[in-house]
Amino acid sequence: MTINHPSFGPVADDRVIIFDTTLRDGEQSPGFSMNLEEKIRMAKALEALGVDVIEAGFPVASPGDFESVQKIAEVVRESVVCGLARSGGKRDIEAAGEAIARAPRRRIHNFISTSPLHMKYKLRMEPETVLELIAEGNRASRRYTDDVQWSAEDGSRTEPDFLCRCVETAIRHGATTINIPDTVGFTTPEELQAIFAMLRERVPGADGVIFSTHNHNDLGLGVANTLAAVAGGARQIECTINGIGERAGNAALEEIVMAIRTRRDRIPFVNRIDTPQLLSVSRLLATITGFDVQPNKAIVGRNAFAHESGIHQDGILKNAATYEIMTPESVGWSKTSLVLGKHSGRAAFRDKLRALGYALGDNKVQDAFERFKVLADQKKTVFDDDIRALVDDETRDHERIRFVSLDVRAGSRRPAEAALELLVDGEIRKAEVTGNGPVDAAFTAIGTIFPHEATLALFSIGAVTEGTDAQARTTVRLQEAGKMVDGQGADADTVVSAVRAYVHALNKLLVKRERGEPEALSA
Ligand SMILES: CC(=O)SCCNC(=O)CCNC(=O)[C@H](O)C(C)(C)COP(=O)(O)OP(=O)(O)OC[C@H]1O[C@@H](n2cnc3c(N)ncnc32)[C@H](O)[C@@H]1OP(=O)(O)O
Ligand SMILES: CC(C)C(=O)C(=O)O
Repeated sequence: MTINHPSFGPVADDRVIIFDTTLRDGEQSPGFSMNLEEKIRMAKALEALGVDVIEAGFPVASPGDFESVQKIAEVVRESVVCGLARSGGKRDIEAAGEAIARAPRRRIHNFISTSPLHMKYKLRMEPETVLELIAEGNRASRRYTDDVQWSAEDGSRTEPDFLCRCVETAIRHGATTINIPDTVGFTTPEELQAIFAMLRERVPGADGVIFSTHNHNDLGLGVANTLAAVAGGARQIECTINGIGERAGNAALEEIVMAIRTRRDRIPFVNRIDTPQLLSVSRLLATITGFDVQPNKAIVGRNAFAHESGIHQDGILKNAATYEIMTPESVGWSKTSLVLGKHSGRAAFRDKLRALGYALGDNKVQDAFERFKVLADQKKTVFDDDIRALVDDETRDHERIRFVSLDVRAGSRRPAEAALELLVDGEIRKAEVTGNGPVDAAFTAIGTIFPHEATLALFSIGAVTEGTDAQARTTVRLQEAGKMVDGQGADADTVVSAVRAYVHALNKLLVKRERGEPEALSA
């Protein structure tokens, strides 16, 4: 049946209202307080995202909270602006009413606990007193707006008959939305679905109001419980960006909205959220609060559309639907990301080479791939620059001398020892030498295997990327009879990188010699 709502008019049966409480319940997370300017930025972003109701704060809580709700009420034009109030608080409803007054569409949300535990120990009130405060709170709220929401705090742990009486009282005294929160994240999907179905069946007047669900994540069930509540008849979903909120947080807006969009076959409801904005709103909140979402966070975590394992990458390259149930663009990412690492295979490696502009034959790809696997075992993240350095190193055709292997022992107690293998004109040659430090030993080994007159004119080492596991990129300048050449090498091992650079320079010198090139100042 279509409900005629004071703020939304006729609400079709298949519509769910998205009520965002990032600025109220979300802000209650320790360390997540926002200042006025930040709250206004967030409120505007939520309105642009298509949120139906913005719970802007708890006006009686502090002058700052009052002011931010008041300012949000001045700037938000489309979404309903809502202020929270205790049903039995002395000044709560008045403060909420005054704070939201300038909003074209405004709501007061009053609440009181209804569970035996909360009534006895927290409120220290008899159930009959709670019923009276529900009536008073809703009547008082109606003096400020026709859009009144009432919540049964700890509703999911409330005795069913008493919950029915509370809801009936709230409706009778003017509530147009009835919220049954799972305040402590205790309920299960089946239980919550049954609570909503029970209330809609038993409470007089239930067919004229919107039922709302508000779920905390203490057992990680926030989103599952929310969807179950919708199946039980709830038509307003309370949620927060990035799932922030008291303790383990609230059900995350982006997860609920994408679950509904992706599984329309099972959850046949519509909402107004412009999903491609989800990522930017999530990032705005993270920037404002200083808390990033975890990498594996659904929808907005940096790994949500990133794949490192070869079998998945291969599948994605053949057809993205093999491992992605929604497109990255649909939630604001520019594209799927194939991250190269030790679990990657040839398909993704080839794809990366193509993207970096390399057109290599199969053998070259295979050689580079083998080196990449060794590097990936040593390094947490393999960046594009690592791949470039590695491929540039690997694809030097026509080289007479090629690096094969190096073992170095070095330290402060003994001279460094280097055991080097090079492939010279197709033949493996080896040398074991000592030196004054590992680089000296390694370079001496090169001279032992391939005697030459060139002298070292420059030797410099830098990091290809950041971090202690970054590849070293080395430049070696050799000088011989007025000819000067620069060689480059890259490797996770600094000494190997130096040897590669030396060998590269030596090869260039040999080419110059063969060509009989005149003396030059640089390579
Ligand atoms: C489940 C939720 O998320 S509810 C929202 C929770 N959010 C917040 O609490 C944030 C803002 N809160 C605040 O700034 C303060 O707690 C205030 C301003 C609301 C109240 O501050 P104080 O008057 O100092 O009370 P205090 O916070 O110590 O305790 C809460 C009081 O409210 C009472 N109370 C709680 N809910 C209700 C209610 N719905 N109706 C009437 N009284 C209530 C408690 O029983 C307690 O009363 P008591 O002081 O007589 O024992
Ligand atoms: C005020 C209510 C809706 C609440 O935040 C809760 O019960 O968790």
